[in-house]
Amino acid sequence: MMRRKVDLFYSHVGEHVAPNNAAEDVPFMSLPIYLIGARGCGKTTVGRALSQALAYAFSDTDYFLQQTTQQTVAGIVAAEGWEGFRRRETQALIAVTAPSTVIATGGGMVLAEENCRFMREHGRVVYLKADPEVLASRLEAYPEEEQRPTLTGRPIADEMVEVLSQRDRLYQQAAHHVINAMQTPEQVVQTLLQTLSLARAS
Ligand SMILES: Nc1ncnc2c1ncn2[C@@H]1O[C@H](COP(=O)(O)OP(=O)(O)OP(=O)(O)O)[C@@H](O)[C@H]1O
Ligand SMILES: O=C(O)C1=C[C@@H](O)[C@@H](O)[C@H](O)C1
Ligand SMILES: [Mg+2]
Repeated sequence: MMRRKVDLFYSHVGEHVAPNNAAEDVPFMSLPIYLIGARGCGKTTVGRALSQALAYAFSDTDYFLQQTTQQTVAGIVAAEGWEGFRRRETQALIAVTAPSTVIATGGGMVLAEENCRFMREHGRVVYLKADPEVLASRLEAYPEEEQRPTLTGRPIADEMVEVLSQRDRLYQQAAHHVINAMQTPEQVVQTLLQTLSLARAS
C-alpha cells in the first residue's frame, strides 16, 4: 500500500529513489500537507485530526521510522547518533510523501536544507508555531522520552528556548503558512482548514 502511494511520486531504480513528480504535476487539491514545528507544537495530534477532516491519509515520519526500524527514536540515536537519525529522517520524508496525505514531520526536519526544499517542491508546508513556554508545559506533562530524547542535555524549558532560538527562522523560511498552535487542537484544525482553502481559492 505504502509502495503504491509512493510510486505516484517516485520511480524506483534499484535502491535509488528518484523524484519524477514534483508539486506542479499534482492537482493543488491533492498536494501533501507537511506540518513542521518544534516538539510539542501538535504536528501529530493536529495532523491526524486534519487528515480526518480532509479525508486524507495520515503519515508521521517519527512513527514511520519507529515502525520500519522497530526501534524508538532514543534507540536509533543510541545506536547511530543524531547524524544517523537525521539521515533516516530524510529517507522517511521521501517514503511517506504521497498525494492527499497529511504528513507530521519530526521537529528537526528543517535542519537539513534538502528536506525543506523537498517539502516546498512537493506540497504545502505549514508551521505550527508556539511559544517555548507553551511547548515546555506540554512536554513536561507528557515527556515521552523514548520518542524525544534530550537534544541539549538541559531541562525541557531551557531546551525549548534554545531550540526555538536556533530553529524558528528555519521553520518560518520553510513554511508556506504559519499557524498559531497555541489554540485548542480543534481550533488549530479549523484555522488550518481556512488557511488551506483560502490558498486553494487564490
Ligand atoms: N493544541 C494543543 N493544545 C494542547 N495540547 C496539545 C496541543 N497539541 C498537542 N498537544 C499535546 O502536546 C503533546 C505533544 O503533541 P504532539 O505529539 O502532537 O506534538 P508533535 O509536534 O508531534 O511533537 P514531536 O515533534 O515530538 O513529534 C501531546 O501530549 C498533545 O496531547
Ligand atoms: O526536535 C527534534 O529534533 C526531534 C523531534 C521529534 O519529533 C523526533 O523527530 C526526535 O525526537 C527529534
Ligand atoms: Mg509528532
